[in-house]
Amino acid sequence: MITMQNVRKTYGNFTFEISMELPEGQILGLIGKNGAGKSTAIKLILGLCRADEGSIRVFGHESKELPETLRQEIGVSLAESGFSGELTVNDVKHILKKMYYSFDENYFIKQSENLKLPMNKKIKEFSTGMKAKLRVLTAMTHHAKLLIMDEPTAGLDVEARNEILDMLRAYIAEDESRSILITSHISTDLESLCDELYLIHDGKLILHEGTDAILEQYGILKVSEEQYRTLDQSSILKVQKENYGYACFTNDKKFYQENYPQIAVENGGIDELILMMTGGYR
Ligand SMILES: Nc1ncnc2c1ncn2[C@@H]1O[C@H](COP(=O)(O)OP(=O)(O)OP(=O)(O)O)[C@@H](O)[C@H]1O
Repeated sequence: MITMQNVRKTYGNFTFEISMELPEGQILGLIGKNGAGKSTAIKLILGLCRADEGSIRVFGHESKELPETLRQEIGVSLAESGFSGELTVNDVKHILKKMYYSFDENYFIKQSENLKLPMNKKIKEFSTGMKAKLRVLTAMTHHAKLLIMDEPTAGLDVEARNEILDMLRAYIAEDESRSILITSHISTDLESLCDELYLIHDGKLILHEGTDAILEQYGILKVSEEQYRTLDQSSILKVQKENYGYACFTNDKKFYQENYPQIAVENGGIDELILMMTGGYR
């Protein structure tokens, strides 16, 4: 669905340099701290900015030269975009009908009802959660093969986040050839949704891993100075000095649980992954 090969984009002293791939039928999460380059990746894929080097292909075509018929197969929800606050959901429905050949009016109306989005109220009178739901809905109602979602759940409470995540899950379940690229700051959203995660730091890819593998195999060893000196470090990715000794981030916690039963091993979630991989030293 999407291939980025040796892509480079420079803004002043920030350089984005990444290769990544989103295969058909997958949900891929882009994670990283503020300013890591997540939105830059999305803008490059959508052809909203131009790469200095490398190739970006969407549905097998250079992203800048994507034919209109294939553009119609993409649904986008960008954080800073949206419809004018003066419009109503009913107005948005008419706009989408003109924009997309495959706009599904019945689905739009039904989902608006499910999401409790009033058809005739101006968007400027919507809550943050209602606006976010509308943004996600407008990306989905032409049954695109590829959804690109930049922070769709940012600023929402748990209930609204779950509604959006459920919509995305249902969307994929309806047609297994569909794919989603999503960025989020909220790790629990990504843990429960994504097949694969790409961790970006300062414009560079520092980890690409399956979500299940992260949850099952990654962990943090808490070791004293003495334990650290004799520890087999072949599966340690990052080490951080702590007041008790060292926190060691591993991608093979089972190895350490079996061979060092005296060492405390904690599960490594995605938050720990981001913190350790972008903050620890080694
Ligand atoms: N149009 C632009 N002109 C100059 N610099 C830019 C531009 N767009 C992005 N940048 C820079 O690129 C870097 C990455 O920004 P980007 O928005 O991709 O990060 P992000 O990971 O999406 O961050 P956040 O989570 O805060 O949205 C930042 O240093 C930003 O200042």
